[in-house]
Amino acid sequence: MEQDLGEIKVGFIGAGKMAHGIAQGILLSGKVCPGNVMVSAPSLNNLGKFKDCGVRTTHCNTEVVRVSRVLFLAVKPHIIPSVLQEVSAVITLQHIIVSVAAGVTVATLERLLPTGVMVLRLMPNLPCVVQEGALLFCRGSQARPGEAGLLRELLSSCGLVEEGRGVIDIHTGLSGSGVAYVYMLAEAMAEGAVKMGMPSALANRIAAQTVLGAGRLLRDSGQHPAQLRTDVCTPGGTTIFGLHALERGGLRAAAMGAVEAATERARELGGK
Ligand SMILES: NC(=O)C1=CN([C@@H]2O[C@H](COP(=O)(O)OP(=O)(O)OC[C@H]3O[C@@H](n4cnc5c(N)ncnc54)[C@H](O)[C@@H]3O)[C@@H](O)[C@H]2O)C=CC1
Ligand SMILES: O=C(O)[C@@H]1CCC=N1
Repeated sequence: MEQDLGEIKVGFIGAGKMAHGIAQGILLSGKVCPGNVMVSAPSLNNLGKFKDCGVRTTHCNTEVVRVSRVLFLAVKPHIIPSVLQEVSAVITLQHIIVSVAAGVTVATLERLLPTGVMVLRLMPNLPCVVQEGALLFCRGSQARPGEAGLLRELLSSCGLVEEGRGVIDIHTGLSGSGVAYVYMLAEAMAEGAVKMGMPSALANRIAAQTVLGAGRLLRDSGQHPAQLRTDVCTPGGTTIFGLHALERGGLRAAAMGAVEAATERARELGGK
């Protein structure tokens, strides 16, 4: 059910790539105006791009907490404890804390925050910035379905938003990090085209469109990837020769291993 976000105030501690991606998505939804968003970071470096979209900026983390109802923690995982130590005194039971830090568990966040504070853990990915993210969140012990609904509403223009229990580190390995695997594949395919004589800029444009088109068809058709792959293969044609080369190179095992390794790293970051 759609919630009225009214004059809800949204804050970000950390002004990096992920804060920017989520803030862009929230602003593009039109449900929150830029003047109701505030971002903090220690240096001016990253704040400029927020100022450019009318978002309020500060160097003071406690100021962001004071003016926000929903507070995104968008600093690197190892900074979370010191940031929470710094701002805990001004966090109230009205705040909704949303951490995007890889690996950092809800239990850790609840331990570092005052008792009873509502916490959600969110794992977004970089394509939020073009409203095509894949986001998954889970709720802490104090966050109710209402807070989950509010978060969904805020993120409604960031892309696909799912709620899941016990799978957020796996989602990190699959999708938070997975975006980079796709970029590596796109880069390697373009390099193959350059090797075969295509100009680099053209190869990169075509690789990007190939990834985009394949992804959209996969999502929008609802078909299994194996079915779509089969649809591209003419018997004795070009694709099966290309796929055979990928099989010889161990693409599937490498991709499965990448999701496994990144998931394990997320668990390790969370002390699990
Ligand atoms: N980059 C990505 O694709 C994704 C990142 N994440 C998570 O998002 C979080 C942020 O990552 P990025 O945006 O990539 O990092 P980033 O390095 O681009 O941004 C970090 C920001 O934190 C600020 N910062 C550092 N110390 C601070 C402090 N004491 N108080 C306030 N701000 C401080 C920095 O100035 C910078 O603006 C990480 O925890 C990461 O695990 C999650 C999903 C995807
Ligand atoms: O590499 C990382 O740790 C972060 C989390 C997922 C994507 N980037």
